[in-house]
Amino acid sequence: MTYTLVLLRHGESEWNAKNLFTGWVDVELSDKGRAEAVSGGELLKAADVLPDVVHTSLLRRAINTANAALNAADRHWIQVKRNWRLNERHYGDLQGKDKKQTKDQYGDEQFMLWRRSYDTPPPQIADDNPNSQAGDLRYADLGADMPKTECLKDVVARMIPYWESDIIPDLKDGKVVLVAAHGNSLRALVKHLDGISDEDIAGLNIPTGQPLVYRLDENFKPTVPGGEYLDPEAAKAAAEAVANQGK
Ligand SMILES: O=C(O)[C@@H](CO)OP(=O)(O)O
Repeated sequence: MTYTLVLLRHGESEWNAKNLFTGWVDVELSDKGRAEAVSGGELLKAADVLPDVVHTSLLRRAINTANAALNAADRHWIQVKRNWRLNERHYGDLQGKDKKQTKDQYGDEQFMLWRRSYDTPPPQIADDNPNSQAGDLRYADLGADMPKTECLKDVVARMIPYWESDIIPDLKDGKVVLVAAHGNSLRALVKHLDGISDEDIAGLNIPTGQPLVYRLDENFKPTVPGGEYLDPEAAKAAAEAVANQGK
C-alpha cells in the first residue's frame, strides 16, 4: 500500500516575473503562470494522477493555480481545504523589494543567506509598511503566530503541524492529495519528507507549475527519494531559472 501526494508550486506570479521578493503579499498569477497551471493539470490527467482533495494556502496565486490545474484535469469538483500554514515564507522587510537590487546593495553572501539559509530570517517588516499583512482579515485569528519575517526553519515549524493534523489523515483515508502552495513552503515539506539536512536544503529549488508526485510508504516516507516530476526535463529547467533569480 502506498499513499499518493502531489505537490504543485503555483505558476509564475506577476512579482516572480518582475523579480520582486513576494512572501505573503497576495499577488496574482501572470499570463504565463496561468498557462503553467493549466499545463500542470493536463500532466496530472495524462498520468492519471487524479486528486481527491486539495490543500492550498490563503494566497490567490496558489488558489488560482489549483483551480486552473484541477479544471484542466476535470477534478474542479473535489474537496478544498485552505490554511495559512501553507503560505509562502514571510519575507519580512524584503517583501516588495527587487531581488537584483537587494543583491547589489547587500552583496551575494547576505542575499543568499536571506534567500536560502535555513535559519537566518530577513529583517522584520514594520506594520505600516504597505507590504505588511498586519490587519489583514484572513489572518485575524493568528494572534502571536502572525509572523513579521520567517526563515525556512520557522516555515517548517508552522507547516509540519498542518501536515500531521490535516494532510496525513486525508492520505490515510486513501485520498490522492494535492498540495498547491509555494516555493519555500513546499521546500519545508520536501525537507521533512526526504530528511534533507539544514545545509543541503539551500540547494533545492522548486519549479513553478510542475506537479511533483510522491508515493509514500506506511510511515509516510517517500518510496522514491525526491519524488517524481511528471515532466522531469521541464522541471529541471524551471528549477534552474528559480535558482538564478537575482543574477
Ligand atoms: O519571493 C518569494 O516569495 C520567493 C518565491 O517566489 O522567492 P525566493 O525563490 O527568492 O525565495
